[in-house]
Amino acid sequence: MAVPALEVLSEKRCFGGVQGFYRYESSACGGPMRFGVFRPERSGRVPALLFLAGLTCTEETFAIKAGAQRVAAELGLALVTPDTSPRETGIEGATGDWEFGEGAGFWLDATQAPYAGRFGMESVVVRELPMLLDAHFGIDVARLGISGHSMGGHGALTLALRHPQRFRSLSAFAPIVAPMQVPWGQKAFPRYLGNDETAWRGHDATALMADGHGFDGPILIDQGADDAFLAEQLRPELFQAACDAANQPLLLRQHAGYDHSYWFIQSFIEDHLRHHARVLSP
Ligand SMILES: N[C@@H](CCC(=O)N[C@@H](CS)C(=O)NCC(=O)O)C(=O)O
Repeated sequence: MAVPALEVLSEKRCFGGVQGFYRYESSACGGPMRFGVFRPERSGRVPALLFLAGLTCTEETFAIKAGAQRVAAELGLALVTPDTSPRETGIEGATGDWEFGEGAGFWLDATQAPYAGRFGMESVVVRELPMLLDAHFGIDVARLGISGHSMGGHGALTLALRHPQRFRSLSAFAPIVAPMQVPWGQKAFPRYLGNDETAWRGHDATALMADGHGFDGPILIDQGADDAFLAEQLRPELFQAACDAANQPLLLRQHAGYDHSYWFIQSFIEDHLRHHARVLSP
């Protein structure tokens, strides 16, 4: 498959490297998709951490709010931030609800009309972005890690468990770990995947772990104990139990006083960058 052409939206010098935003024609999403890349100043190919953002976020949110570039520059780690869905799809029902549709692509390839063919975020992350990173950014796509926040934490966990050969390191902030069991997933999955719950299991980190899809390496999860979504939507204890049963190494840290925001992410991002760098550039 041909590598898509790249349109540069902006590029700015940052900690000796470049923070850029880009657009390309996505075949998985049947239209334009945007993403950000922080490329540290290093000679030769560099490893990259893909960071998947949460509901209502864009390719800019992590780049602007997480404060990750200084340490990524020090570690020689690129940062890649895809948008959370295609935009201006014109699909009825895909706008106007912050929990579903545009801004809420749930990091899967929709199989149901009218979303199939437009909401192909899994293919964006595992197929299209690696091609672009390899061809246009000097990134070593044999050394990719993945992380994310909330809906993006769900994406990081499920995509790493579904594609263990693609991602070598894994972490998450306040992830949705069991979408089949919580309102956010129960709203999105029937619309994107249909009513057959067996199709949902392949996109639920807790179910994947229970079904034998482990990760070859330790998983790091940070969770704010004062996160307003913790008890109803996130429920990390469900994933912890599945990991314990599967003998999957998981470090789940609960932090008193922290909520769901990027103030929380900003406080612990350095630990995640070092967790990934230990595997990606030892
Ligand atoms: N819009 C929602 C909140 C959505 C939300 O908290 N989104 C999280 C991801 S699930 C986020 O990171 N928002 C962007 C930000 O905090 O800058 C509300 O009003 O309750």
